[in-house]
Amino acid sequence: MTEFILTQGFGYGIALGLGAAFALLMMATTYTAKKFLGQKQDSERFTTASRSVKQGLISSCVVSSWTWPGTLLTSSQWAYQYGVVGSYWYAAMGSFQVLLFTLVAIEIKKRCPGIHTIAEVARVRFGRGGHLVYLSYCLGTNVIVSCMLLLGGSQGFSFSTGMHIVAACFLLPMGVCVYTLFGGLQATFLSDWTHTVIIYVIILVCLTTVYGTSDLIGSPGKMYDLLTEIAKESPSSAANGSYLTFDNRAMIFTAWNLLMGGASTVFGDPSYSQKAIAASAKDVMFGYITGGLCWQIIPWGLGTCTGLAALALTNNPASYTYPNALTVEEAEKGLPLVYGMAAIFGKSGAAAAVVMIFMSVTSAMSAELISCSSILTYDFYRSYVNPKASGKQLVTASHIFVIAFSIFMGGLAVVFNYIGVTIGWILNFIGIALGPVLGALLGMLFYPKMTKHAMWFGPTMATLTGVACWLGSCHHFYGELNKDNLAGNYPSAIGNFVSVFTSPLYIFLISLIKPQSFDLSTLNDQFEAGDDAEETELERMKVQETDLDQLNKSLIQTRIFLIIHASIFVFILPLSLYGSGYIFSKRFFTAWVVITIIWEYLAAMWIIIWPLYESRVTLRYVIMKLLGKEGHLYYGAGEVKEISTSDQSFATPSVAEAKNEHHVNVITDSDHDM
Ligand SMILES: NC(N)=O
Repeated sequence: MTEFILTQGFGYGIALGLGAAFALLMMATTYTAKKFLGQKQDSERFTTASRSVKQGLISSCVVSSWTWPGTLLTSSQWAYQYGVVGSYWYAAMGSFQVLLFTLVAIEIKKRCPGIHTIAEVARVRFGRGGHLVYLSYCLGTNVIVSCMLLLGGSQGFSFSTGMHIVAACFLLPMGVCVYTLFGGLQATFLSDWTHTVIIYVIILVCLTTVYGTSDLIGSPGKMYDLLTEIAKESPSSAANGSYLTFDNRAMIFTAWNLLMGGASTVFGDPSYSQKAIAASAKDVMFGYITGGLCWQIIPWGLGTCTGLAALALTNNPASYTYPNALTVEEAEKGLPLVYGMAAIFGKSGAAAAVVMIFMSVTSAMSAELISCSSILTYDFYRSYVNPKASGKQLVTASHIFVIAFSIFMGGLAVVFNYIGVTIGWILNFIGIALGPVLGALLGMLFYPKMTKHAMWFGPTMATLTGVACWLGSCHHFYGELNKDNLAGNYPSAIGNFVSVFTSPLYIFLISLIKPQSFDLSTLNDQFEAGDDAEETELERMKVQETDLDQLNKSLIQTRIFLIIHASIFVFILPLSLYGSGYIFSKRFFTAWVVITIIWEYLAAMWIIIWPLYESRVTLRYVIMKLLGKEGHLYYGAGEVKEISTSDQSFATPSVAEAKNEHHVNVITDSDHDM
């Protein structure tokens, strides 16, 4: 019988106990917001969080929805297999994708802040046919990403605790489903923050212990010596066998596949545009950029401590597999994360790893649930079933879709588990099948000449071309088409490349036949609010003149930032280290570790503290109310102010007095921002 590092009871305890605890916490938060801030769960709030979310919370949501179980498991696995270069490439490629999305997020705020889902733009620009094509890509991405989350989460639980995989597939999304039902997008934002905080705290403890206080390693110098020693006994696949080098060709291909495959998981996944819709216009750029930078250090830092620790301690009795190294199968299951933490902290380390996996699967899953339910509500139900749906009916439909999607995904993840599909396989496949959505999205938002025929045929032809090249190149390189060969580096790289790059080409060529001349500045006029929307919610659906200048500046600043970021992290640093065949010296490795730790601390501080600071007035107000004390909130010159009734200058003013005499607005129900 297989031995597991943790007990089944622990697995069920976390999935059920922690799931229920979070569901209760989020329901209590939603209730508190309703009671003390007067927030009612209208259709706009459920789907868009009333378009008022500030930058700190946007950052933490970007981090949380991009932190999958695969992020944690694969970055550690790559660090274990390839050394320092593994977690670096994972982090650099993933962050580049999500940072690039900032351009789309700003364009959404500039052109169409009134949308509820990104697919609504396709309906307005290309009619029903184009809408259905785009919708298929969005839903396909939703389903495959959710499958990856549940596969990664259920396998992480099952391999570490022996928990039955079917139970894990259904129990993991259950708590998420409950709080998403009660709190909508706003509850997912708040839960994202708590989940992300827990993940950062665990990584910080781990990094500090591995490189500072552990008796087994305790310093970058000792880690360096252990990695050098182990490379002599079982060399890496790098040209020189070292784990302290970037000179690894296989890793470049793997990173390329991650970049191309992941393109659709950001650009096609409606949950990322959902955050842009929810963000206030002035906060969108900073929220996404800081989110991307804070995410980058998660796989980088985690791999650098857990993956390298599992490898360095191979010959130490503290290693769970001592005296053996992890088998290839164990490494591919992502176990270097759990075993690396177990080697450093004992069973509590393995337990912390499973808690992190739980946090990553549930927080990213909540974003998928709400975005899929929004797509089905607005792009299917309101568009084609009940165009006159009231706000109440929209909320009911959203609830039904949240429940249905959770059950469907649990079932699909079970099927994928049984046919033996892995996260890595799906990640390759998703880029080839759905990568063309990138061209479709960019064309729809930035290219006024794009036609409906281009939307019908451009992405679909790109998918077919990509799949044909993937299968053809697999046959060419391996002679036989099977599951393992199809996941090979070369066919995957070719399939991904063709899918992603032929899509804009087809779209451009088809549009040339009879170009549209769509006036993008009129796009926003086409979107309708639910009939239960409040005045401030309606106001936020419009493009504000004052925001336009800011958004145009943001676009330029983002382009400059992206060029600098990609130049440093995707090209100059890794490729010069690759090209030179440099093996890290002890000093260089020490500097590498110090930079990693500093970055991790800064990211954690930003994600933990900034959302609290931004919402300090509302939080203090709610706490005072909970304690039974008096408190009043006012808006003043764009800023929320807290004013006590004993403050004579504002003593119990009427709304009109407050507005006229003090130039402030008494806060109304929907004015309470997060
Ligand atoms: N979200 C990713 N690519 O780990």
